[in-house]
Amino acid sequence: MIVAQQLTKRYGEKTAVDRLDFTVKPGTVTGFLGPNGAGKSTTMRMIVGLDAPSGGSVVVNGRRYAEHAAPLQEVGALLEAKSIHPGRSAFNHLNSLALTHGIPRRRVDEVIEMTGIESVARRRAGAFSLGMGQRLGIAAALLGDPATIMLDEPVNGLDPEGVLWIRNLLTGLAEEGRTVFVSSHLMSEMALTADHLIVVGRGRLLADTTVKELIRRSGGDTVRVACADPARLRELLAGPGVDITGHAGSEELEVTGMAARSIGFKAAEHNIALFELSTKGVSLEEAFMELTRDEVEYHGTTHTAARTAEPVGSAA
Ligand SMILES: Nc1ncnc2c1ncn2[C@@H]1O[C@H](COP(=O)(O)OP(=O)(O)OP(=O)(O)O)[C@@H](O)[C@H]1O
Repeated sequence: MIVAQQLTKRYGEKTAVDRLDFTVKPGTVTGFLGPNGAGKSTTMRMIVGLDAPSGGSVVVNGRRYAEHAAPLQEVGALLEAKSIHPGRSAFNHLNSLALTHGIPRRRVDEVIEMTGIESVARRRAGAFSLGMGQRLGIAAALLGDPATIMLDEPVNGLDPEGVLWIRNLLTGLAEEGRTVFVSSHLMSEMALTADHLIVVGRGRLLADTTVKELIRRSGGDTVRVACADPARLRELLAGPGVDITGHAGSEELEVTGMAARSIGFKAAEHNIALFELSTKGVSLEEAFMELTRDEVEYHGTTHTAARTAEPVGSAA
């Protein structure tokens, strides 16, 4: 379990992490989302004591990382995949970590097998592809068989097979009752892997909720209905928690707070012919964009030509 209370990090004038309160619980995969520069890596670095908070605190299983007698066996982290001596083999890297942390040699073989790097384990890590480097970083994170696993962008550089492998690994670790905290910019992947989400923007907490709830709040449970008697159906569906919009003279209604199935039954019960009954699909990506729209620090444009260039087709 990871608990942050009023966690704050300032770099000079810049507040990278701004009074964050959140809890990452065991037994589920918690996604850590936010636009570039939102403060995710800084938060993760503070969790494992690589950065000191300017204010507030963060503890893992009740203690600050440095206060644990065997931190590697408490929290396994992948922060910077390539922070490995380039001349050292993957095996030697893991073995030296194991030796200095009292971890048995057989665990090194186990994590090499778990992460699928057997065939390259004796090669120097400097020659590893991005994906292999990620796998080695994950092997190191799992080495101490920790109850808490924290991975910063683990799918970065992985091929589709690797992405699927990570998804199964993370959900498997959570099913074993571990605390799994993972950042990613790949929303479609997060939607498949994470149950819970912590979303930050400009260092502040924007949401601490489930994937389902975040999508629902973005209108993901809106049902569009077109029927023969919208005024009557509106009366029939009205109730606590149900929100209905529609224009006078239109056959269409938009209903939130009631499942399409219940709406269909209600209409059938009162012999109202339906022409359309569809649930509006909102992806996690759309929900995330809506939530963080005002919090994006680095905006891009889609202009590709230099602004001073002559309009296409103009005479030279
Ligand atoms: N050592 C540092 N010195 C000064 N500013 C820093 C330092 N580390 C991070 N920052 C700033 O703090 C803010 C948060 O950065 P951080 O890397 O934690 O964001 P992030 O959410 O991980 O971003 P990304 O998704 O791009 O990895 C950024 O504005 C960044 O420029």
